[in-house]
Amino acid sequence: MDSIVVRGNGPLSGQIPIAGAKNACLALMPATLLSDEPLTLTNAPRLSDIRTMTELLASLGAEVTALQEGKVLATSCHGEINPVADYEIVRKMRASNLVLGPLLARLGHAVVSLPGGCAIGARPMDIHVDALAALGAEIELKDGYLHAEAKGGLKGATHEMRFASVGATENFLMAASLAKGTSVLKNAAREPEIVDLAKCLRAMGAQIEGDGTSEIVIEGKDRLHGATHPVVADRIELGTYMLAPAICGGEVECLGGRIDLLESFCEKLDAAGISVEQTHAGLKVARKNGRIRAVDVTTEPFPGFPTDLQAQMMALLCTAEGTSVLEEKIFENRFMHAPELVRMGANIDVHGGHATVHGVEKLKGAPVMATDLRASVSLILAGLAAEGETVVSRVYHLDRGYERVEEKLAGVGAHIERVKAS
Ligand SMILES: CC(=O)N[C@H]1[C@@H](OP(=O)(O)OP(=O)(O)OC[C@H]2O[C@@H](n3ccc(=O)[nH]c3=O)[C@H](O)[C@@H]2O)O[C@H](CO)[C@@H](O)[C@@H]1O
Ligand SMILES: C=C(OP(=O)(O)O)C(=O)O
Repeated sequence: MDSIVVRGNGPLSGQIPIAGAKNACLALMPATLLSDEPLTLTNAPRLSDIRTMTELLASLGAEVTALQEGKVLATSCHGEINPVADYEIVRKMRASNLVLGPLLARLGHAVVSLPGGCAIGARPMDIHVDALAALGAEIELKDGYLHAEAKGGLKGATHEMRFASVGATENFLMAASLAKGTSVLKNAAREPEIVDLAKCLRAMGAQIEGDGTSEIVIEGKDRLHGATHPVVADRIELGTYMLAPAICGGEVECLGGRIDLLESFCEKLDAAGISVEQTHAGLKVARKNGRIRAVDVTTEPFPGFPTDLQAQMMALLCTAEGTSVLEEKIFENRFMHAPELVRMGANIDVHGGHATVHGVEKLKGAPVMATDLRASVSLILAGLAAEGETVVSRVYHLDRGYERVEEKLAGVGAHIERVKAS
């Protein structure tokens, strides 16, 4: 298994290109199941999660071309479709559940393995099931698989979700796009990745209004056609790289970055003493002299502070002046990076959904272990702020969501390298 070696850094300077969003692309790719014409996604990121979705779609009968220079991913589903998403692939990645809605809409039936829990929480599927049941699907769990059937096809309906689940909103949007009649989703998730999916579905001929708000109206169509769609910038990769100059000092411009993707995060950076400026090319982030100021952070659905940036923000706050409280409200087990940061000299107490971070002057390099995707990158960021060498092992988690992380950070002057497993 590869590891990443980071040495404590001085100021960074330069530009970092931001890739297309993993979480948008993972929802956009299953949309290919809704049409027999090709769907071309430009600006698709090169990540192991995208390869897993490619494998899953191929197992269902879609053709997915390899990523090309220029980052194009073309998918097509014109032949026979296999309705069964097998456990062996689904277990590798939670987002595999995003084929449930499209398969059901296109075929009237689907058998999709339950993804199971993951390190950050139990992550059940009840909200997805309720949303698709509202469109007329009968869904039961047998042998670890969700067996879904819509006799006579899906029918438009009004449904209110008990929580604004991102994945359930995406499954509902795709399913309702091919249902008969009008559907209204209340308490819908508002994340930029939902807006991106709705944009792509509209380009495929779907009629959708209200995406980006908590009420989405979808007029079902008999068929959707092919389209070409550029994947939105990855706001989590963006926020992660914005934290690099915040931690090390200096000035870095994140190319393709937009403040509207990360407003609540930018407000917290401002409160911590980091300046963020929207430029023509992206977001320029600079840290002035002096220590970071402590800030409290609560994770919430968009437009709140993203849970996917909580670990990275904790890495910043470890060396802040004063005490910060981070509250995690989305996932029940998302502080696994805290004990690893403590190994580097951080002072953190975790109680249930709260982590209290007492800022220390300096972190010290140590061997640490990545437990999940965002935890991995938080340890790399902490390593940039530490004296000496930090070795982050188990970086396969990192490769799920960050392409060329060591190249991108080294490009702005970070002391970082990947050590390949022998
Ligand atoms: C591929 C992808 O886009 N992943 C993102 C997506 O995950 P995902 O779509 O899985 O996240 P959800 O919004 O569905 O989950 C949020 C919360 O709702 C709970 N829940 C969800 C569905 C359900 O049927 N029942 C239920 O109880 C989950 O356990 C979790 O506690 O949004 C999360 C929240 O912003 C992000 O952290 C993930 O990076
Ligand atoms: C939790 C994440 O992803 P997933 O939903 O695919 O597990 C993430 O991207 O931080």
